Amino acid sequence: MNKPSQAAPSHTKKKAGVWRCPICTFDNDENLPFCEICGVIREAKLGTTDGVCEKPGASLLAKSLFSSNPREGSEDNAESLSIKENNFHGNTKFQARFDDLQKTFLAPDSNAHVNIAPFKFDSPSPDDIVFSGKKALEITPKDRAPSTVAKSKEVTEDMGAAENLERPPRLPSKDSHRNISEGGAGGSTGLANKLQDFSLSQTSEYKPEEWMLPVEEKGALAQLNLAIVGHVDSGKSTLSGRLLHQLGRISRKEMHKYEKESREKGKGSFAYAWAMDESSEERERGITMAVAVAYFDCKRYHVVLLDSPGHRDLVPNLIAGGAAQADAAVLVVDSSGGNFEAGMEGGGQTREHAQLVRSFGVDQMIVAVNKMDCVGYSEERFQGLKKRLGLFLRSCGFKESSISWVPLSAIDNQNLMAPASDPRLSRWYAGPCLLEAIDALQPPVRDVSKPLRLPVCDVIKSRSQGNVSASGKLEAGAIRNGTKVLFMPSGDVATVRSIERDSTSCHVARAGDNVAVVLQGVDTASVTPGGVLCHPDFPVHVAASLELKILTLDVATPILVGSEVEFHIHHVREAARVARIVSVVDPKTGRASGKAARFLSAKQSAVIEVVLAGAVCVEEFSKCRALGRVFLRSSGSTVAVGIVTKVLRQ
Ligand SMILES: Nc1nc2c(ncn2[C@@H]2O[C@H](COP(=O)(O)OP(=O)(O)OP(=O)(O)O)[C@@H](O)[C@H]2O)c(=O)[nH]1
Repeated sequence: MNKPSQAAPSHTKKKAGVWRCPICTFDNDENLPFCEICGVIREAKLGTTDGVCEKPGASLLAKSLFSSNPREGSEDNAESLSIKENNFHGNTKFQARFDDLQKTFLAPDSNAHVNIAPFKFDSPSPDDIVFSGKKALEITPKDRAPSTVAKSKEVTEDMGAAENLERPPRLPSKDSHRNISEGGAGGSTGLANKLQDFSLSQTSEYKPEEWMLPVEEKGALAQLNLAIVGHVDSGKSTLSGRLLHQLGRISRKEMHKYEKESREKGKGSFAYAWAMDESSEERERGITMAVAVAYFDCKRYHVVLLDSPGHRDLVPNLIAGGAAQADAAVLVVDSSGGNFEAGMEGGGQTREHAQLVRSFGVDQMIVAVNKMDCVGYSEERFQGLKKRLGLFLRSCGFKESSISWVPLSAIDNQNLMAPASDPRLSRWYAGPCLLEAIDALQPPVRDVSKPLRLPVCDVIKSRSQGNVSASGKLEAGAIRNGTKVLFMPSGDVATVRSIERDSTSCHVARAGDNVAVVLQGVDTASVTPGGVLCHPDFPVHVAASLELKILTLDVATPILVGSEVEFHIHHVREAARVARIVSVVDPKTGRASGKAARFLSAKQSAVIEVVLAGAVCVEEFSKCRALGRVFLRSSGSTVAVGIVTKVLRQ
C-alpha cells in the first residue's frame, strides 16, 4: 500500500520551488530537508493519497494538535502589563517552596492536600492547539443539540444525556470539594440557588474597573514564569544555581557554605544544585524532587524560575508545579556522550518534557545545550544534537523561530551571563548567551480585562486570627485590598485583607502574578486547595460532566468507552469515566467524523464526554485557558491532553 518516497517529488511538480509535506500537506521551501510545520523528513517513506498521508497518527499529532497557535495580542499590549507596585523586585527571599509552607503552617486537621495534584500552582492542561482544531469540528445534530438552542436549554438537554449515562464507580472519597454533588458543606439548596443566580449573572457583560487595568510605568519589568525542564541529571539545578549566583541572588558566603557541605558529603559536583535542592532527601539522592521557585531580574523581565524535577517518576510534580505554570521553558539537555541520546529515547524525559510543556500552551523554548565542557565544546556535537532535537521539537508544534539554541557549560560558567570566554566555544558560537536568550523571549499575554480567576493551590489557616491565606497564580482579572471575592465551589464571599506577591506585600495584583491572599470573613474550613477565587458576579462553573477535545498520547492500551481515568485540571485531580466518544477527528481533514466510536488508540484526536466522581471548578477553554486545560492519566502515565469544549452539567 505504501509507496516509499514518491510523495515529495510528485508534489514538487505541482508547485515550483516547493515540496508538499506528505503528512500535513504544507508546501515547504524546496531547500528545506524537513517540513516546517510538522517536522517530517522530506524523504519520509510514507504512503500518500493526493498528498495526504495514509497513516492517520502522525498527521493528527502534527496538525490537529501540536500546530502552533498565533500569539494573542501584540507586544505593545503585553508590554502594557507591567505592574505598578513593582517593589517586589527587591524582595529579599529569593527562593520559596510551597510545600515547606504547607508543612509549617497548615492546620493539623486540614485536608488541604487531599486529592490535589502533588504540586502547587496549576495542574496540567491540554494544548491551546487542541482548541484551534475545535473550530474545524462539525458535530452532527444527531450527536448534539443544535447550536442555535438557547444555552439554558442546551445545558438541560445535556444534563439529561449525562443522567442516562451509567455513573462511574466512585473511588474512595478524598476530595473536599466533592461535596457539591454530594450535598455536603455548601451542597444545599442554598448553593444550588446561588449557582443558578451565578449562571444568570454570567450572561451580563463584564467590564473591568479602572484600577484593575495595568498602568504602564517606565522601567517596570513584566513577570515571566520560566520553567527549567529536561532529562534527569542534565544539569537543571546546577544551571539555575549558577545563574542565581552570578546574578547575586546567592551570596558568596552562601555559596561557600554549599560548596563545603556538599564536599563533606562527597557530592562536591552538586554544590550549585544544592542551592535549589534544599531538602535532605534531594541532596542525599542527588535529584530534584519538588519544583523549586527562585526569582531574578534581567533587562526586560522579573523572572520566576521554576526548577523542575527530571526523574521519570516525578513527572506529575513537574506537570503540576512547573510546566503548567510556565510562560516559556528552558529545556536543558546533556550534550555528553550517550546522555543526550538517553533523553531522546522512547521513555526519555527530554522528549516527554518538551511534549508536556508544549501541550500546556508554552510555545517559546530555549534549548540550553549543557555540559559542552564534556565534549570539548565541539561544534559538530552541538549541530548534530540540534538537528535531531530540532526535528522532534517541530513535530511537537514548536516553531523554528520560537526556539533558541544556546551551547553552554553550567559548571565552567560558559555562555550563561556573558559570551563564552573559552576559545573552543567562542571560535564558532557568536549567538546570545543564556541571559540574553531569556531577555529575547516574547512577553506573555495576560487576561487582565477578564473577571477574576485565581485557582488556589495552597491554603494556610491561622486559627488564632481566624484568617485563611490562599495562594496561587492569578490567571485572570485583578484583586486589591478590600475587594470582595467569591470562593468556589463553596460559594462563600470573603474580603481580601492583604496580598503578598513574591513574598512582598502589595495592594494590587493582576493576572500573571503569583500571590498569597489573606481572606477575612469566611469560614476557613470552606477554603481548600483546588477551589477558585472569582469575581462575586462572575463565578466559575462547578461541574462533573464535561465535553472535552483530547489528543491521546503514546498509549499502549486503547481508551475505551467506560474506561476509568484520573482527570487533572488546574490543581485538582478527580476520578473520571469516559462516558462517550462523541466523534473522532479525521487526521486527513482535521474535521470531526460525526460518528461515535468505541475506543481511541495512540495519537488520535477526539471529542469525548467524561463524567467525574466529583464536581470541579471549570471553564470552557475558550473563556479561560488555565481553567479549561485538562489531562488524563492512567496507571501512572499521561494518556491524553485536552481542553474543555463544553460544560455539560453544573
Ligand atoms: N561536566 C559538567 N557537569 C555538569 C554540568 N552541569 C551539571 N553537571 C553535573 O551533572 C550532575 C547533575 O546535575 P544536576 O544539576 O543535579 O542535574 P538536574 O538536571 O538538576 O537533576 P534532576 O533535577 O535530578 O533531574 C551533577 O553532578 C553536576 O555537577 C556541566 O556543565 N558540566
